[in-house]
Amino acid sequence: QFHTIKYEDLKWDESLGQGSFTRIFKGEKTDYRDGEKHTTEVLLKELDPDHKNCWESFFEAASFMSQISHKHLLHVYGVSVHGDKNIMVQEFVKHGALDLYLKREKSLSVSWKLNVAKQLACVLNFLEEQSIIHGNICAKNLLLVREEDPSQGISPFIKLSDPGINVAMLGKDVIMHRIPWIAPESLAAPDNLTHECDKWSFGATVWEIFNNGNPPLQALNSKEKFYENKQQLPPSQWTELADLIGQCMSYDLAFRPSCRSIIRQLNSLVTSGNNVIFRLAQDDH
Ligand SMILES: N#Cc1ccc(Nc2nc(N)cc(-n3ccc(CO)n3)n2)cc1
Repeated sequence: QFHTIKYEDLKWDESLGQGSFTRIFKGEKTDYRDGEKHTTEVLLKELDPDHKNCWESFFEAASFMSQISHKHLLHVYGVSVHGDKNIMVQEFVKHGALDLYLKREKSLSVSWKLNVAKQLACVLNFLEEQSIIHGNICAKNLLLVREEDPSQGISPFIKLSDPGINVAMLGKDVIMHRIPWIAPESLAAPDNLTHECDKWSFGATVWEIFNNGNPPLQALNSKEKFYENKQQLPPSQWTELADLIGQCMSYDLAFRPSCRSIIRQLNSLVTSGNNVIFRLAQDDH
């Protein structure tokens, strides 16, 4: 399954906030390898004691991350159990969750956004090839390992975090908060997720990335009707982008594109994006 880490080999530093049913802290883990003491900076994700009953699902998420490795998948070192504390020990990702980063950095370029969307499409394709369903794709579960540095030609690098507590374990109210990321068909049957669900969530996440982290659907009441009325998120002015998001977020599973098609369409957005900028630049002169 996964590596168990001794509680006494962990050290807690500052709190970094909380996810649903979890709290996250910066920390350190100590290993003793070939007679030497190594300390590694880690992210400690604690399951709230009052959600102890979700510990299997919590550790299932951890083992999900440990059983496969990919450059865009968060590395999980292991888990630690101490009394009523259940802790997942993750690699510490320097710039944290993407939803907060998007809100903070207001002037991210189109190429930055496309680059990040392509990385997510690649890891989605990998998971599909491994017949693994994530089930909770959203900007909050994307972590920014490296910021871009255009002067050095350095592009951003993201990793997909663990899916957290399985959506089937969550109450109706928590599931409602996952609208519009959760696929409509999963609302009715949260315990039978499919790869198509991840594609729907991918569409909602790309929408987030291009809307600077502004949460889609502010008011809760509109969330109720959103799926009943088969509504779509407000389309981007960039029609090719709006088309891709619309395909991923189609209510008919069969219409959702394959990962290969998603990657192909993103690649053509990159070129059409450049052409638009080139054309605009030409118009200026
Ligand atoms: N200020 C600040 C700051 C906060 C966090 C990190 N690092 C980090 N590393 C991880 N492995 C996971 C996370 N997460 C954050 C939300 C979630 C939800 O799942 N995870 N954050 C770095 C800087």
